[in-house]
Amino acid sequence: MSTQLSQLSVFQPDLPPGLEYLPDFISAGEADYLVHNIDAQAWRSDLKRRVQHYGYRYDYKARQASEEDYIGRLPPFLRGLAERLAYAGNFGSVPDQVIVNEYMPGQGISAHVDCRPCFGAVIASLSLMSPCVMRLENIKVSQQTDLVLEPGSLLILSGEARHVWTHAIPARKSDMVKGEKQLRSRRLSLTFREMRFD
Ligand SMILES: O=C(O)CCC(=O)C(=O)O
Ligand SMILES: [Fe+2]
Repeated sequence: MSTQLSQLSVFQPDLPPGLEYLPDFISAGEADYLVHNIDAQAWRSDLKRRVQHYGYRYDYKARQASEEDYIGRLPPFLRGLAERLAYAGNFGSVPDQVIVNEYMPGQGISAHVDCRPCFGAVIASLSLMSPCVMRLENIKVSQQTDLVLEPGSLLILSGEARHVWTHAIPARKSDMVKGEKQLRSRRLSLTFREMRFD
């Protein structure tokens, strides 16, 4: 992919600086291929949260990374996408860690900033299957905003959006989107990051 990602991003004035939202980053065919491969790796899933780790094992509440958490190269179905993200100019190198989160209706992820010492300057999450609302909140001043994450979209967090804002997915069964109630269904997200061990 040669297009600069920033040329494709949607402008929404209340979004944090450093956030880019790219709808339709992948095609429906690519999305099906990813879901199929993720489902084939169900044995990896942590039974309670249904999280899959690739590259390095990592818990989103941990505060440091260890090289001992290495669990092998990214599998081919993720490597191509990781390379595409790197070549599109958003990462310093090819991301070497991916977490797949599964959310059934009613499930979410609490507000957090991805571990600063563990990961590099850029975080990218691809959304699959169900749309949902992400809540972003500034930790320095009282400011928050909601962003609808549509299937096939890519969210890139860097700068302030990465470091000064938390992100969360409220645990609920539906979202209000443009004044309309939208029921959630199963959602998968793939979060790409570069590990840091300093
Ligand atoms: O599911 C998402 O879109 C976000 C996941 C996330 O924030 C994380 O794994 O750190
Ligand atoms: Fe996160």
